[in-house]
Amino acid sequence: MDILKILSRGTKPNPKNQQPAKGSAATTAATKLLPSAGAIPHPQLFNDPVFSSSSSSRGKKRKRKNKGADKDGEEDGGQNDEEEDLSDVDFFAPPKPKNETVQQQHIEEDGGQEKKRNKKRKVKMLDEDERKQILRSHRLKFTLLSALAGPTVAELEVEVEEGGKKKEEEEKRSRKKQKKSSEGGNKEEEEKKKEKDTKKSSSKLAQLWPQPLTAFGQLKYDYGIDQTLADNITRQGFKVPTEVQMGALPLLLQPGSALGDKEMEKKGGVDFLAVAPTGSGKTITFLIPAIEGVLKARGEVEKEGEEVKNELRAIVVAPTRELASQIVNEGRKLAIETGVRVVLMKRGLRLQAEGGEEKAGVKEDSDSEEEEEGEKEEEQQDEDEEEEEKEDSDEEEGDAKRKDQEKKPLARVDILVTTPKILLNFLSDDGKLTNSKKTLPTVRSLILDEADVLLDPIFRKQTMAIWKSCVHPDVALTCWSATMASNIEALVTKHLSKRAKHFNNSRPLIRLVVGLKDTAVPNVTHKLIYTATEQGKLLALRQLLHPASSSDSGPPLRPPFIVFTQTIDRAKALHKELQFDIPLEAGGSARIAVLHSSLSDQIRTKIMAKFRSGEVWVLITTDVLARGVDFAGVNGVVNYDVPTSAAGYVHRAGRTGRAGREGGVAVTFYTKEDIPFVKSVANVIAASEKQAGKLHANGEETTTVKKWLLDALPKVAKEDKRKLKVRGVEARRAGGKEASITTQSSWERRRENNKRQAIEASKRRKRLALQGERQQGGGGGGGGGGGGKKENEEEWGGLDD
Ligand SMILES: Nc1ncnc2c1ncn2[C@@H]1O[C@H](COP(=O)(O)OP(=O)(O)OP(=O)(O)O)[C@@H](O)[C@H]1O
Repeated sequence: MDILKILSRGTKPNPKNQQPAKGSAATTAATKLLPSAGAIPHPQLFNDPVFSSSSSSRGKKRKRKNKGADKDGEEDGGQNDEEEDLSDVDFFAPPKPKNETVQQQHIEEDGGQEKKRNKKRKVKMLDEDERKQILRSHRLKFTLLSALAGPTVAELEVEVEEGGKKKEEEEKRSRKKQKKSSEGGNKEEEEKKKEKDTKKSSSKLAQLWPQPLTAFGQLKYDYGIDQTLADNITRQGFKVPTEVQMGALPLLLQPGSALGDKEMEKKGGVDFLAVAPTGSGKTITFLIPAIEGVLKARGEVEKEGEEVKNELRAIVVAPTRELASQIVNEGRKLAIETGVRVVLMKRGLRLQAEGGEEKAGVKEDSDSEEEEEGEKEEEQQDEDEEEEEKEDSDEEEGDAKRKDQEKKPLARVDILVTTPKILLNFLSDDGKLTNSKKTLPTVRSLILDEADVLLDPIFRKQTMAIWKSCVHPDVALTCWSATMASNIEALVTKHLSKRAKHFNNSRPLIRLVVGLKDTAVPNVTHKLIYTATEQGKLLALRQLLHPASSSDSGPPLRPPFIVFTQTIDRAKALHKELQFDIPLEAGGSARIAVLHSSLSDQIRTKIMAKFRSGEVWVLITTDVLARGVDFAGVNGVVNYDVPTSAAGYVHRAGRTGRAGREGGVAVTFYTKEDIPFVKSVANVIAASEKQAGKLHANGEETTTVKKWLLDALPKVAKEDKRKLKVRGVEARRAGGKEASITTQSSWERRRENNKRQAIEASKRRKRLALQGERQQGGGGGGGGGGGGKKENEEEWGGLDD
């Protein structure tokens, strides 16, 4: 069904913009390009031609290993290297002939027999020049933020930040000193000190060139991951790893091998920050090492001849329920038949914890209960889920209820996925941060998805409390997002250094940035539309819904798409306004839905399912769906209200163009109220288009934000940025002049409201009269006074509605 054609029906066709007939070559070509076409895309965003720095600077051609690698796959130490021109070589075609040989050889060795755990092979390190070329071509930049010892980056940043002022003062002082000491002894000493300091700083913030993953097959053959896990990855149908997967997987699975540094393995891995575009597959990038970590630990237990049990080893924290459930789904797909349990945190779920009232006795309970309960626990969990759905508020539980809870069996969990608050409720009994009693001693990996928002003041205390509850000295932290402000990086490094001091056990903190930091995904078309007023926005959105009447240029926005508003009230109002805009023959109001945080979990889940299945075409929502949620076939997003930060724009726009899909459109409306704030968004669009322009160097370069517009828009003051992030555009908040969304005049609205209230009052009167009749056995209609009282109550009730 061509949705666009149905939506355009009934509008006067504009010959210029008329859509091509269904099935015509143009339609097919246009729809083929859209994310909703369902084609499996090539997920890599960057693949620049890069030449070896050594070959260009030293006039040498890049050296490449001899294709005839020996049978054991051992390095030949570069002895048989041959020189060749690599200008047209695709380094990333998966897998390279050399690897193919190795893979084939392994398949033969296996004799087609499935092994539970692949034999760990020595990872074949590419030479540095080759690694650099691959990483540069895919725009992967690794930085060592804090080394095994010495100052943390937070300290270094202070040095750098303060450097400007301090440097001046120091220079003044040293000049004075120089004047005073004619011998110059001091000068020499100071210069030496300066040189030492600079060396120290630059060495701590060194760029790294770890081994990249060029094909998923390497996970099995080079990194020896579990056979079933490897099969589950293959089953997903992914052909090539995305950039973040190329960069992060080797480092998280075998940091020592990836970095060619055995010390790293001894230190128990790395702490890791990944900043990679939206839709670039970060979820499986953190789930694969988490699942592999569980399986590896089980392998060790088996070796010791002990019984293998589920043990909470990894926690994934995500800011919204929708995202958390999505991560659980992804995790379960990867964990099929591995025995690893990926579980969504629910109220009433009892985890392995220490401290509080449960103390260490929990573990003893767990052993015996687990044996007895076996599969029953799974059913219990399902019941808990149902119970939780019935409850409609997050209020404190009573003492009796809590005691009941403690009698419950421990949940069998290996990887827990949670929102911050619900886990904190478990850890502290009452959700209060000051009362965080329990700890989670078995956890070895804390994964923060959308880390910048989890460490933002909104969630910071909750996230920190969770981190604090992970008391094992080897807990590794990994942070993931498409955006990461430098203050968040500084916060992470500061707390890691505190923990390192506390546990006397520090690991290196490595940051990976894919592409240009804090920009929107390069394969999305951006449109910034000035609508002047709120009324203008409604008109513009209707034009997008019925594009045949649009005179707009550029690719049309075809459903399914998401519309973002600033507040829940505005989302509801917009939904009400638009619900009859889709013709009945196309499904009518069922095609438009609204989703926000004040709806129950059940309703939210239903709406998500309908949008995913294509039943709903237009989903109106707030920022609750701005981050992480993956709707592969979404053709576009509309920022009905301007996002409240640059990062907000990056994430909202990133709901389309997932996994390299082309044809996604991000439309942003702005009115005169937004002009003071829109520059941040315009800057992101300009930077993203610049990045995309470089990407398609020989294609058409179209820019949404012209230079004159960027120059004309006022710069947003720091304080205004902060306010906007917290409160949004003030005029659009509840009660604000511009808060309502409607095309009706105030007279029409009043009339409609009165009419609605009269109908409701009449219904209530009938209901009460019926009840009265039943109670009095049909006798007596009630006196005037009684009726009056009832009417008063009804009136009050009506207002309350
Ligand atoms: N190598 C791959 N090839 C093709 N598709 C992939 C690959 N890896 C992941 N995907 C798919 O890409 C989509 C986006 O992945 P994911 O949700 O993990 O992105 P993300 O980077 O977490 O995005 P966001 O920043 O918005 O949270 C998913 O549908 C996932 O199945």
